[in-house]
Amino acid sequence: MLTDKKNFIEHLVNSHLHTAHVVPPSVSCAFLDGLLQLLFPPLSEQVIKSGDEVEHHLRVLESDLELILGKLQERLPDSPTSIVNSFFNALPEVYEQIMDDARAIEAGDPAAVNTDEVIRTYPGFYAVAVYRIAHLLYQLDVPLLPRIYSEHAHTKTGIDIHPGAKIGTAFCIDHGTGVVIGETAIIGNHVKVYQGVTLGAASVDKAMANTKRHPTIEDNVVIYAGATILGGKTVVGRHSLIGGNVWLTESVPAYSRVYHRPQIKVSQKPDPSYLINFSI
Ligand SMILES: CC(=O)OC[C@H](N)C(=O)O
Repeated sequence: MLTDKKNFIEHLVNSHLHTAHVVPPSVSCAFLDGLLQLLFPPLSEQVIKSGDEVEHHLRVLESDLELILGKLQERLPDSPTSIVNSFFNALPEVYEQIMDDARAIEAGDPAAVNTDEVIRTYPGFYAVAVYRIAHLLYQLDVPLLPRIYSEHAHTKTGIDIHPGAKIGTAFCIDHGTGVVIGETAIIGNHVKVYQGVTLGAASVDKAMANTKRHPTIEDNVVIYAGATILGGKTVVGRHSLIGGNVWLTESVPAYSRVYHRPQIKVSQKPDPSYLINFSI
C-alpha cells in the first residue's frame, strides 16, 4: 500500500535504483547542443579559429557521447566505442542534409534573409536539425537518447518529430508551432509544411505498435497550416498541395489540389446573438 509512508519511500528508492543507468536528460542535451554549436556557427557562443580547435571539440564530443552511451550500455546493440565511430563517420553526410534543410527554408520563405538567419532563429531549422541527429542514433539502434533529443526540440520549438520518421532531403518547416510527425511517417524530398500540420495515426490502438500507422508524403508536396493527414496507408502523391485545415484519411494522386473551404458569411448588419454573447 503506497498510502503507507514507509512503503511509499521504499517504492521511490526502488524506482530510483531501477533507473540509475539512465543518463540525466540535461547531460545528454548538453552533448546535443554542443554538437549543434560546433556544426553551425550562428548557434555557437564561441568563435572557433583553427582546425586544431575543431578537432579538439570533436574529440570532447566523442568522449561525451561514449560516456552517455556507457550509461545505457546493457541495452546497446554494440559497444559504445563502435557506435560513437559509426555516429561520427556519418556526421558529414548528416551535416550536408541539415544544410540542405536550411537552404530549403531560406528558399521557401520570402521573409528569410539568408541561411545564417535561418540557422540562428528558425524553430523549423532547429527541430529538423535535431531530428536528423536523433534519427541517426535511432538508425544505430541507440535506445532512449533519440526520444530525449526529439522531446528536447519539441519543448524548445513546439515541433514534435519522432526520430523514427523517414524524411527526405531539403525539408522545410515554416513557423512550425504544433507540427506533429509520427514514428512511421515517410516524407519525400523537397516537402514543405506549415504550423499545426499533423502526420498522424488513424488509430491509436496499442495493437498498432510496429505497424505503419502514419502517412507517406511524396516529393514536392506542400501542406498548409492546420492540415491533418492520418493513416499508414494514406499516400499524398508528389507535387500535391494540401490546403489549410484539410482532414485527410485517404490517398490522393500526384498533382492533387485538396482544399477545405467551409462557407464563410460576412454580414454588415448587427447580429443580436453576437451582441448578447459579448455584452456579458
Ligand atoms: C503522431 C501520432 O499519430 O501519434 C499517435 C501515437 N503516438 C502513434 O504513434 O501511433
